[in-house]
Amino acid sequence: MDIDSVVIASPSSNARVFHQGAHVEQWTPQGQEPVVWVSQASAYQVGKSIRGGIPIIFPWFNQGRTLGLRPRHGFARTTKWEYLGSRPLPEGGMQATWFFDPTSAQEAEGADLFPYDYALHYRVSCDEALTVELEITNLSDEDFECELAFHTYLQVGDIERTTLEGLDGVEAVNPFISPEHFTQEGNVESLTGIDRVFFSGPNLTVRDEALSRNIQVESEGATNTIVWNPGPEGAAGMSDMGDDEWRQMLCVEAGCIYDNAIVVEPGRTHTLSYRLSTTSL
Ligand SMILES: O=P(O)(O)OC[C@H]1O[C@@H](O)[C@H](O)[C@@H](O)[C@@H]1O
Repeated sequence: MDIDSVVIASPSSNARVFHQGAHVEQWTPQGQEPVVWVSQASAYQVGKSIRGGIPIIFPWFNQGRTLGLRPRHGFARTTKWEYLGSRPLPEGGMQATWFFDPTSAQEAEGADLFPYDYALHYRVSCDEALTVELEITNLSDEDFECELAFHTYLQVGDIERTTLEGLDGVEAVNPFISPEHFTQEGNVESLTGIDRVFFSGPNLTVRDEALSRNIQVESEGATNTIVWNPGPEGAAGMSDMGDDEWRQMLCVEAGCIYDNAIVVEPGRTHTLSYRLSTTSL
């Protein structure tokens, strides 16, 4: 393993976080299967994103709004962040923090495409829930526009026995199939091979029949939910995912992407937060 990590341990759950990308790699509540999934085939290499966990997507999503931007999903997830330390929380649990600014990204491919002064602060808190919070502060003297997301990989027992509850009536688009927007009707029941963007941040439940649990996803500061599973064909095309692993994962991402990119004014901060917790079925 070429990259370093820390473990955040509390009595009710623990997480492992790599300094490259400030990347939460797994999160496991005591006595449960992991909730945050990571591929057995993931590379842990300098400059390559871990396949799983919670990649931080910034300052553009996928290839960006203008398309063709590299690296895919921005440079924050493959660049080392500064670890500022861990502390116990007054109400119980543990919290660790990281920092990232243009100095961190000096050598990064694509950093020249985002020529602003900014600071990112990231907090990861573990107790009976996992909470991650990202603050983006504009230190330039002009507005900037950026996309951002938590590209969270969730572990499920069987994707074909998993449903998403809480997106009924939300506007959606399948951007790689058609530009037409539509309204989601009812629960999302067919998740194999899905790549769908919803126009509302995630506040939903992943109902997992095989593991007999619900995962609650709550977010603030997001205007999109992105739901992705590569299916068998997508997984076969990825060197860092096993051929059958698509069955055990589902990305439920919170972000502000494409036309929902945020504009941050000078001196202002935008905060994106995401919380995971579980209940038994
Ligand atoms: O392989 P990457 O760069 O981590 O991206 C994985 C997926 O990320 C998702 O967020 C996108 O919607 C998919 O289109 C993309 O394939």
